[in-house]
This record gives sequence, structure tokens and C-alpha cells, in this order.
Amino acid sequence: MTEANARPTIAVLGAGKIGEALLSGLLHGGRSADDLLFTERYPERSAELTKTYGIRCTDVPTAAKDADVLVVAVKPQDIEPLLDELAPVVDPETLVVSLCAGLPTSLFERRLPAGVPVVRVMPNTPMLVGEAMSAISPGKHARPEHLATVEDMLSAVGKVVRVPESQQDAVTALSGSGPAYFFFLVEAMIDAGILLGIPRAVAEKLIIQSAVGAAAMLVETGEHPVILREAVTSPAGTTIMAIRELENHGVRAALLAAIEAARDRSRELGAEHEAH
Ligand SMILES: NC(=O)C1=CN([C@@H]2O[C@H](COP(=O)(O)OP(=O)(O)OC[C@H]3O[C@@H](n4cnc5c(N)ncnc54)[C@H](OP(=O)(O)O)[C@@H]3O)[C@@H](O)[C@H]2O)C=CC1
Ligand SMILES: O=C(O)[C@@H]1CCC=N1
Repeated sequence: MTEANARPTIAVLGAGKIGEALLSGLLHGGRSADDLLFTERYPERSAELTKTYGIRCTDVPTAAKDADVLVVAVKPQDIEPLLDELAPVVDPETLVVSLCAGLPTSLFERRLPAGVPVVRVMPNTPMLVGEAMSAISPGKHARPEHLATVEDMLSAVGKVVRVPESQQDAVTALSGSGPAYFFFLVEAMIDAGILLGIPRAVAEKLIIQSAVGAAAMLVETGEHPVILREAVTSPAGTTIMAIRELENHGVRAALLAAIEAARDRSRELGAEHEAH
């Protein structure tokens, strides 16, 4: 890849949930299957992905030779053997992009050839439908053109922001895990519908469309969530009775504590690799 705007060949190392979401999102965003590669541990999984997306599965040395961008998408707990495999074969010019929660760019810089550019990314699974929120941070050797390449890749599957790497553990807790909190809320609200005697299919429709509508209002009006909530909350009406129960049960405090715990776990995942 020589021209600044040329499409790089991208290899996803570890095509699990987020790796598959990236491959699928890139294809939907117009990338050609010929410009994509992936590695996987089990032949059944590789065959399934190749059948679904028409993308070639390869091994780590071939990915390192053929790709301009190596996207590391294994679990943080699986990083060490992958770094052992990559270190002898990766070219110091190849851009390494890590999607791994908690792992600092310095880990990759220490274990891979000197000078290799590394960009740390925290995406999320709405990537599958082109609605990811990704935050990117450059490592020591990543230059503006590397960040531009990563931004170009990720803007095909959603929105992208740049953050200092010191904020990545917090970002992981907020938007990386964020979709899970919304799914949890939707699941609980559907249960409430069942409690009130609404058939499951109807409860699902009511709640999912309410979630879609609320998200669209946040995006399209640009209003603060407090203003939007106040517009739903009529004096002495139904909503305020529910809000009182949410406050009585400490839902706001629970969210603050939950997101802080997720941030702490991200830090812990990084610290587990400090000795290596
Ligand atoms: N899921 C999410 O919402 C998000 C995840 N992330 C990050 O993305 C990374 C992947 O997460 P997720 O997709 O959920 O995890 P998965 O376990 O679904 O995906 C990881 C995949 O990599 C495979 N794998 C492990 N080691 C190797 C190897 N050496 N070579 C090739 N393939 C390998 C795994 O195989 P096997 O199944 O056999 O272990 C698995 O298929 C994590 O680091 C996580 O922190 C970031 C943002 C959001
Ligand atoms: O749960 C996790 O560790 C990963 C990182 C962010 C979302 N999923």
C-alpha cells in the first residue's frame, strides 16, 4: 500500500465475536473480500467464516507477509502465544491494531520488532450493523498516517473518536461494554412486560422500538437526556412514579459502580501482562 488513500489489506488475527463483526462490517461497508484475511484456531470456525463471507483464512506468518494492517482480536488472556508467533514474522513497517481490552500499546512495542507502529482501539459489537463506537489511541511509533488508516477502516463500520491512551480503560467500561448494559436493560424491561401480563412478542416489540426511538431522539435532536426525560414525565403522572422507584433502588448509583468496576477490570487485564 503506497498511496495514502489506497485500500490496505487487513488481516484479523482471531475472528471471534468482535473480529467477525469487523470483517462483516467492512464487507458491508464496501471492502472487497480479496482485501481481507483472518486467522483462527479451529478449522471448523475457519470454514464457517469462509463459507459465510468468502474471506480467506490463513496462518500468522502468511497474514504478516500479505497484510498491511494486522488487527489483533484475541482475548487479552490469549495474547502471549500470539505475540510469540508474531514477533519473528512481523515487518516493523506493518501497522498493528489491537482491539484487546486493557492491553497497553507498550506491551506490543516491547514484544514486537523495534519501531513497529501500534494503534490501540476500543470498538463495540454494533460494528456488525455499521453502528460501532470506536475510540483510538496511538502508540509510541504510530504516525498521523497510521491513525488515518485506522480511522478510515473504522469509519466504514461506525463512528470513531481519538482519545489519549490513559482514557482507554474508562472507554472500555463505557462504550466497549456499553451495548451489554443496554441489552440488559431491554431484557429487564421485557420481563416487566411479562410481569404485567403482556405477551412476550408484544413486549419485545414495545420495548425494542422504544429503545430505537429514544436513541434516534438523542441523536437527531441533540438535546440533553434530562430534557428528553422531562418531556416524558408528566406532573403526577405515571413516569415519575417509575423514576421514584429507580432512584429508591439506586439504579443511578449502580451504573456508576458498575462502570467503575468494568474500568478496574480493564486495568487489571493490562497489569496481568506487565511482567512479560
Ligand atoms: N466482544 C466485544 O464486545 C468486544 C471485545 N473486544 C476485545 O476483542 C477481543 C476479542 O473479544 P471477543 O471477540 O469477544 O472474543 P472471542 O473469544 O469471541 O474471539 C477471539 C477469537 O480468537 C481466537 N483465537 C485465540 N487465540 C488465537 C490465536 N493464537 N490465533 C488465532 N485465533 C485465536 C479464539 O478462538 P477460541 O474460541 O478457540 O478461543 C476466538 O475465536 C478481546 O481482546 C476483547 O477485549 C473489544 C471490544 C468489544
Ligand atoms: O467484556 C469484555 O472484556 C470485552 C471488552 C469490551 C467489551 N467486551
